[in-house]
Amino acid sequence: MSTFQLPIIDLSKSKTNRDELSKQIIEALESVGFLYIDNVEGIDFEKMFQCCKWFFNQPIDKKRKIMRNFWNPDSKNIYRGYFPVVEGEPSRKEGFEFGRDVSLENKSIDPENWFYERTPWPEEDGTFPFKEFMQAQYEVVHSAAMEILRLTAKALGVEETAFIHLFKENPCSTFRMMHYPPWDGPPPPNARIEDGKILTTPDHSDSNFLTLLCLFNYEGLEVVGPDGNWIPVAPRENSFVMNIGDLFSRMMNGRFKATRHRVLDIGIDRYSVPFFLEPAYESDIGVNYMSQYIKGGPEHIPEKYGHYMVNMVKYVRKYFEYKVLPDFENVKEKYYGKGQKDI
Ligand SMILES: O=C(O)CCC(=O)C(=O)O
Ligand SMILES: [Fe+2]
Repeated sequence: MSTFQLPIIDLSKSKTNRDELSKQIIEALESVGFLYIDNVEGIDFEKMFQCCKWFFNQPIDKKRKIMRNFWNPDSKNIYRGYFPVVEGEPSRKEGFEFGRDVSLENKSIDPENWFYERTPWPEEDGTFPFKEFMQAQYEVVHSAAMEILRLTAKALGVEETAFIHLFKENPCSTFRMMHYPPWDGPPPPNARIEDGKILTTPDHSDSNFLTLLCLFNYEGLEVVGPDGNWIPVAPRENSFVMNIGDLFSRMMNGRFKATRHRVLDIGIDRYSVPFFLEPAYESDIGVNYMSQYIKGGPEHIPEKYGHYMVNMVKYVRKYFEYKVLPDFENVKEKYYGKGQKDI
């Protein structure tokens, strides 16, 4: 088995060692595409772990109330909320997903655009502030991501705000709490096995812009290393694992790597919490940041993030969580007009 140490970025040095830190970040994004982010101010991994335990230990009736409409027709939520373990799916996990609630007064957002659906939160009895704490952590991780993107832009010699404007107004980012339960007994014959290892999340790259993943103390994550072999990612105390997704890689003309990764069954309950950074629905993601470096490089073909997602969900459908979303035709027609060509 290869041993490979992911690069480590100490975010507490962002004020004092800005130049050095920004160089370290782009070196990591150009090579392995995965790195550790230490010392995110305001993050409380221990409490987040308690939140995972609290949520996933709730009785199924409570979870059913906030389950997506696909699994519970009594629910109104189709995008945010709880999704159950689906036996026989290659991806074996239950999860709770939430976003930042947009203001109901915000007239620029159509109430029917379910990218901006308000999160249905689990009932609380007042003894454990689940919603309040997780919403606050969302803002902490969002701010850390913005700082990382300012540093990234700095190292490229472009305006520090080059990337962050995509997330300024109403980002669609998702915070996803996940629980991978072990099988009761040996895994069934249809479990996904690769290289003799049982998987709970198959080989994939993320589709979004950038991911900050909280691994707690769990092993199981493997990434494709620079030599093309799978390498295990050791959990690191008080640290996030960061990687970039297809979208950022595409906007950088492949200069930054959207590295493939997978999750192995570790035989015990496993929890993880990725924060998927996503632009606003209206943000133009057709910009190619490398155009300025490459002569005759890629043209700027404006494309809204929402449209990219619509196509990703409709045609790529990587994950069962997305496969169950209703047909996007209506959304597309509504936002882009009739006869819009798929990109
Ligand atoms: O649970 C993990 O360690 C990684 C999960 C993951 O890759 C994903 O949800 O995209
Ligand atoms: Fe992933």
